[in-house]
Amino acid sequence: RSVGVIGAPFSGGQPRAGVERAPDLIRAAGLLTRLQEQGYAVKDYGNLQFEALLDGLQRVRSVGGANRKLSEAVQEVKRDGHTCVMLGGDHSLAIGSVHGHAAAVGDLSVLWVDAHADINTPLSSGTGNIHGQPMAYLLHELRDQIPAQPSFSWVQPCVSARDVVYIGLRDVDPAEHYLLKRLGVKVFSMTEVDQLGVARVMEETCDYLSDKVKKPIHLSYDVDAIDPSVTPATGTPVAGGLTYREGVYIAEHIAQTGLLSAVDLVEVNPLLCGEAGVSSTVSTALTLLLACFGRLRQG
Ligand SMILES: N[C@](CCCC[B-](O)(O)O)(CCN1CCCCC1)C(=O)O
Ligand SMILES: [Mn+2]
Ligand SMILES: [Mn+2]
Repeated sequence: RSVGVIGAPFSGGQPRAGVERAPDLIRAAGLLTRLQEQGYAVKDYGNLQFEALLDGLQRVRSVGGANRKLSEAVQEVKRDGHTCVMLGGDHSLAIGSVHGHAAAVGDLSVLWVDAHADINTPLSSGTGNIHGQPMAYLLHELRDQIPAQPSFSWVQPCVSARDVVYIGLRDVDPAEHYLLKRLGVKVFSMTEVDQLGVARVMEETCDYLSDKVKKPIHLSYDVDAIDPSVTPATGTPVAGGLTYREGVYIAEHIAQTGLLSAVDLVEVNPLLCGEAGVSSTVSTALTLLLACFGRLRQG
């Protein structure tokens, strides 16, 4: 039972500065010590050093370069035998995190917990922000929808649509909805969370993911999946999110599968609200991560 922590202080997938500060804030909240107290050997691989962000049309080059570095770092953590924790940074970092994880372990399942589907292609995105596109780069089924871009030639799609489950969706763009339907991706939007309850959602998620062969799980947790009343310090807040308890339950349930192989915790931005909101967001992020590694509310 060992964990490797990578800090990825990168904001280039979206326009709001501040998200690059989150790795050190989450460490300062006690992540490493608390994981050790939970019985894990913990190795901190430190923060990746990224080049200065390029602007405008060159931005894609920054995102490609950052994710290439991240992919190599995640591969190293997995080769060293740890469960990988990637502290973002914005969600474009899932490109490198999932790519590197798959390069190390082969076929994997992806559980994407998020208010958003993050499956816009470069051509369907209304904003051009790459934090809304990572899933499109990762899916085999969308490889012909991704035009060649500078610093992205290293990215090979590595996930099959049937191995993806979404939980928490409540702000999905029309093009994204079309792609999710066409690819038949398993989605538990907030409607399903309301209808079924989080326990049934997790039961169905785990049945669905282990229906064929049990694969290592990559959990990509966007803090904006949680309701903004709990986690306001984030770039694209959307009302009607997961409660603190639902968010923790999801992590507790994934922990008990014993299949968690890598987790991303992204989109915490401390510059977007006051001190109380930052503190609530960071402590919730910490609690979600500790729940991923076996912390139970029952003690
Ligand atoms: N789908 C959006 C939001 C992406 C959020 C990224 B995440 O999940 O990592 O935080 C655009 C959202 N949409 C834009 C038009 C107005 C309504 C919201 C996009 O920019 O692609
Ligand atoms: Mn989101
Ligand atoms: Mn996201």
